[in-house]
Amino acid sequence: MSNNNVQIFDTTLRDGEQVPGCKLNTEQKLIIAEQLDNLGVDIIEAGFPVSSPGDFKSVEAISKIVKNATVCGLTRSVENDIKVAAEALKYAKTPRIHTGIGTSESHIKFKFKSNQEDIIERAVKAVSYAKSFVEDVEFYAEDAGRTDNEYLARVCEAVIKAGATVLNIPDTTGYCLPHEYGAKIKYLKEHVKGIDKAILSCHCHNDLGLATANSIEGVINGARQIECTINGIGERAGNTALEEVVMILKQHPYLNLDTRIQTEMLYGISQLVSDSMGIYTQPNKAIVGANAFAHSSGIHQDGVIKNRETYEIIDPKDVGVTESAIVLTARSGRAALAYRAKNIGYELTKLQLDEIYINFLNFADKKKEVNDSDIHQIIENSKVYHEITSA
Ligand SMILES: CC(=O)SCCNC(=O)CCNC(=O)[C@H](O)C(C)(C)COP(=O)(O)OP(=O)(O)OC[C@H]1O[C@@H](n2cnc3c(N)ncnc32)[C@H](O)[C@@H]1OP(=O)(O)O
Ligand SMILES: CC(C)C(=O)C(=O)O
Repeated sequence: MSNNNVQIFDTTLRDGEQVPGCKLNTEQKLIIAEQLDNLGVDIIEAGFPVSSPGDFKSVEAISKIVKNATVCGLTRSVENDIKVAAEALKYAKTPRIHTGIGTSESHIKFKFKSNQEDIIERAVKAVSYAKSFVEDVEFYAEDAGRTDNEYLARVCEAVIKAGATVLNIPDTTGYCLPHEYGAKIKYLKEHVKGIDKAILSCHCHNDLGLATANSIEGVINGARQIECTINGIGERAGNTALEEVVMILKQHPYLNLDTRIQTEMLYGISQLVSDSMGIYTQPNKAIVGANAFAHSSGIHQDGVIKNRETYEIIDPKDVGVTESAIVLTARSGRAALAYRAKNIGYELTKLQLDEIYINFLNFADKKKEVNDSDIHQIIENSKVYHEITSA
């Protein structure tokens, strides 16, 4: 793996599956896992095996069918969780156990009623135990976003010594600002002994809408794995959206960071996840939303018709969207009307267009969105169209 490669760790089937209302059965999870593997994700977090017999079965079944990606199971720093995860992952070609514990003051005090030294001891014990089953052990310091950097560095150092191959630095509560999260990663790179033996990973939540920005700051500052989900789904306000971080790295080549993702599959897999989970994707969602490549105001439409790049920074085909849409509304101008009319076979002269445009605006004010059959009717009902065409 080159030093410029950012590993994509997909947690749609674990953190994404924690979404209230999510309805995914094992069959559907298998279809999604297969598509994630084809998409080129490096790691698929398939579930939390100890949590239920159904989740165990799903992780085991996914382990059997995934061909390329590492398959990962989540655990607490609890022996039985780790043992059960190892069992569920036993058919995976490359298994990973993801274990960890909360490290922030609030987690240590309120969740564990414990102290910092005891937490380090539990973390080390968990990593060592996981290591007795698999080579690849990822450690998460839950709520690292609100954990003091000096203590976090001590935790990281201890778990690297115990054999952790990946250090996950989650902003569990989505609290950090991008410069703070980036500085945290930089601090760990500079202060943790043995850090070169492990990969730093970003796992950012979206409570303040900053998950994507924080993950990007993380990789700019030295992390080389991003944990993310399709459509950004996940606990509460969700996780970093896979399609967003992948396209940011692709569209900003000067960052010199790349992924193995087949970006033309992004739209299809977004639809698959949304349909299978029964979780609707907002139309204005970056990259995969229904309006991400739709233009509905006249000035934009005129620009896009002249040259797509005036209002699009991504070629829709690069993410699997066939073409941009020119949506006709009362905010559209003549360029858009002429373009859509031409698409259905009407070459309008300037005079015809000016006349038909007036009728179009009156119609659009009432109906809001004007479709092909409306355009056809507006044109056919226009006196000037027939006069000029027959002249
Ligand atoms: C930030 C995240 O997304 S973490 C992943 C969240 N996902 C999930 O929680 C889904 C899977 N979880 C489950 O199925 C269940 O919560 C289980 C099986 C893990 C545990 O169930 P229960 O034994 O009934 O415990 P419950 O959920 O009520 O409480 C969690 C317990 O785990 C402890 N715990 C929480 N995190 C950790 C950890 N990383 N390491 C060790 N112990 C932990 C808590 O302190 C609490 O223990 P306590 O009862 O001694 O206070
Ligand atoms: C379990 C960890 C990785 C997590 O989901 C979080 O901290 O948000």
